[in-house]
Amino acid sequence: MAEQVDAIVIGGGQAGPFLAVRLAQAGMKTVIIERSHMGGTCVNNGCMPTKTMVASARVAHMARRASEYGVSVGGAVSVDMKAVKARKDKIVETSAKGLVDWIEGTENLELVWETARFSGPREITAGDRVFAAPRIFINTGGRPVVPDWPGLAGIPYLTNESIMDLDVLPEHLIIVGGSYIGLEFAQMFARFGSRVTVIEHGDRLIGREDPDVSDTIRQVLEGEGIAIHLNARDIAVSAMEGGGVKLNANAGGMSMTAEGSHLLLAIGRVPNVEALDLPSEVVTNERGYIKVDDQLRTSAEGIWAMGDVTGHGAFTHTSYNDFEVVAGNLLDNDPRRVSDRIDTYALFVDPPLGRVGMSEAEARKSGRRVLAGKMPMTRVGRAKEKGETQGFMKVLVDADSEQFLGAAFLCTEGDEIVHTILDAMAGKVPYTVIKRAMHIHPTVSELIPTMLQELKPLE
Ligand SMILES: Cc1cc2nc3c(=O)[nH]c(=O)nc-3n(C[C@H](O)[C@H](O)[C@H](O)COP(=O)(O)OP(=O)(O)OC[C@H]3O[C@@H](n4cnc5c(N)ncnc54)[C@H](O)[C@@H]3O)c2cc1C
Ligand SMILES: NC(=O)c1ccc[n+]([C@@H]2O[C@H](COP(=O)([O-])OP(=O)(O)OC[C@H]3O[C@@H](n4cnc5c(N)ncnc54)[C@H](O)[C@@H]3O)[C@@H](O)[C@H]2O)c1
Repeated sequence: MAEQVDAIVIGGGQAGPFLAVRLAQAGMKTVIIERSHMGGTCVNNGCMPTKTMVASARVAHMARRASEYGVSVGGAVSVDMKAVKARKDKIVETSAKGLVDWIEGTENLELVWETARFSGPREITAGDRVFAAPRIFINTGGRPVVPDWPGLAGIPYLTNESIMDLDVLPEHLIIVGGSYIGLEFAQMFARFGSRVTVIEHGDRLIGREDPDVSDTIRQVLEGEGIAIHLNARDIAVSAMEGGGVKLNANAGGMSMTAEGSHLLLAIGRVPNVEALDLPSEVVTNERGYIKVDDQLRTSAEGIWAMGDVTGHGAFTHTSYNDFEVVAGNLLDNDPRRVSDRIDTYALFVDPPLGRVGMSEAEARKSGRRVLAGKMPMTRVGRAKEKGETQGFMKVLVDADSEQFLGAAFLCTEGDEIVHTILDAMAGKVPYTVIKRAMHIHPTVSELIPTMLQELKPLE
């Protein structure tokens, strides 16, 4: 006999736990089912551990640059990977435990550690328990793509999950994929002291961004000694005698070989849907993502999906916003929509890239009359004072409505500064208001009004 409850949440990612607590607090008997680690990718092998390790890597980098600032650190800088991992593990474990404690301390809410699957249209089996509910919420996230390259099955390789267990410094880390995951790990491990090679299929790094962004990031990474191969095809891998991995490919029409101690796959992600045994009423697209409407309802009555498994967003803040959209509609009489949100994200290389709204390519394609402003960091006093003049700031404005269309801040503190434009866009504040605002001296943001005074039509 199925245990009858009011709501079932499948997956403890960045939407499920928060929704489960809200549903339980609203008086609904709720079950949340998680198969491995509470907090999902973000907490356990995504944002939080990577940004913790990025912080360690930046300290090593700045220590090596110490003499540029007139500071002596005495001797060569070295990195203790066991200590880096221990620091990361502590932060991750505290966060995951905090979530578990919060859930377990919430009345009306039960946490079940199992893999969940549909055993009926409104029925979920989790181990030896069966639950039935009129409302089911799927928050099962995604996992790394593992390709079928010749030789891969026979060799050890790393993903963003298994690299979290590494407590030694790779002598030479080969990374396939030059986008968000690949580039953050590339710079991090180069700064830890590894030799790093990035192999990317596209004709530039992080191909969703404008070419000036890709090119500047490439210059930064190459400047730190990272080897980059673009236009890679026909990858094949094999184990080397005595350990390590040999990778052969065609890169830009030339055959190439890289011999590394470790291989990291960072070529994209796929949704976790197979284990769910989804009922036929829940429609997925050709890539397996669960189709949802603007309020995150699936095609089946009483079943919602949130986070990466929907294919909308693929960031922690989009998954959390999905929770807010569902909670708003179900519990708060607030008709929030996914389409209300403005696209925004950051790439946490150093200097970081903060992005909001349209890229320059998208703005051109939109057919609007566009005004653009761009400022190299070599013109920004605060960047000079900090010794961090790599990168630029770029804004795009609709010439007719005077509304911001988008921005890219590839600069020191770019991941924070971008919120100036994001919040102006959220408030529908015309650029002319920000142009006249007095900003604090000396900050990077103080140059935003100056940049807005120098806008030119996009040619
Ligand atoms: C290396 C890396 C770095 C990242 N850095 C950032 C960043 O800096 N900023 C950012 O915004 N985003 C970042 N992301 C993306 C971010 O981690 C994800 O977008 C976010 O975690 C999505 O959360 P989610 O709620 O969809 O699901 P997930 O966090 O993926 O969680 C899904 C959960 O469901 C569980 N589950 C799956 N199937 C079942 C089942 N059948 N039964 C029970 N449980 C199940 C899983 O065990 C998992 O715990 C990063 C991702 C990676 C890989
Ligand atoms: N800072 C952040 O917010 C952050 C950080 C990491 C990850 N993420 C999330 O994780 C998602 C996945 O990131 P990702 O970098 O794995 O995927 P991605 O889809 O962004 O990029 C994959 C890259 O691998 C390349 N590629 C694909 N097949 C290849 C092949 N056979 N050989 C060589 N290159 C190949 C692609 O051209 C692309 O550049 C992102 O979309 C993002 O949402 C976010």
